[in-house]
Amino acid sequence: MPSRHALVRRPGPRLAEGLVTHMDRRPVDVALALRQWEAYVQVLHDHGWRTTEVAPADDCPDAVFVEDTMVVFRNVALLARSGADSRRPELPAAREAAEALGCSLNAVRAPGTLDGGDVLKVGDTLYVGRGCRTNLDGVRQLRAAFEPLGARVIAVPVSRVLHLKSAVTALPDGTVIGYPPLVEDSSVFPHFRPVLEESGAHVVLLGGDALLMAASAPRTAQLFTRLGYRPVPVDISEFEKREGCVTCLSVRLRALTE
Ligand SMILES: NC(=O)NCCC[C@H](N)C(=O)O
Repeated sequence: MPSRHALVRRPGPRLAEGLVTHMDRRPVDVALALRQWEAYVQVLHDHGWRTTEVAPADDCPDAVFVEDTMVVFRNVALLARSGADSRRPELPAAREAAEALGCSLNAVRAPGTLDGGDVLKVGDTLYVGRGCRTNLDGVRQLRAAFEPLGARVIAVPVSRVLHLKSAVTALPDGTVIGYPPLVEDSSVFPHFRPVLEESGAHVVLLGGDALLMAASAPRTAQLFTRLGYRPVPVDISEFEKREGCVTCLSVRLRALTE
């Protein structure tokens, strides 16, 4: 049975200084962000997930976006090496947390760069965004780490958004969902369904038919309800202002032996 264990990292006091690339900088309410993060973690718990908190990295404004620190396939964690220098000090504590959970570790090395948010898993297929945070050598190292374990790695160009998973994620049946203006080439995905809102493209599979998604995508939530899913909306407005989405606030470990 798949495990339901997630790594999370609470937002730090410098969240407002977090990077923005494809949007204007708007003020962030750090106290509200903490409450939103707690509500997000509560939703995971309510759906049977255990969580481990990665030690805070309060000097790193973007540390809450813990998904970017690694890619986990089966029980192997590939520690990322962000294309953004300011995010690299987030790594050591994330590494310790993955190790403490019994993951086998590997790491992207220079000159490779890779952010976890660029890797979308659909079954044994890993789509990897080749964009501003993940370079060709990062893609090569992802392939070298996981193809021997049975993964198939497919590189996808990303230029309109920060990460591949800012543009697309996948429903439980493997259908890739995306907001068309932000998807460069939907033909790489065997099954693609357009959604109506940018943040509607981001789902965390909670198990069964439950989909954690941003409260900012109500029309897409209605679409998913019509498809037989159960959307669980969370308000992550303060993280969205720093280009975060529901996926990047956790690393889901579905193949741990517990
Ligand atoms: N996986 C993700 O979508 N991560 C969001 C990271 C946002 C952060 N402000 C950054 O630019 O790195």
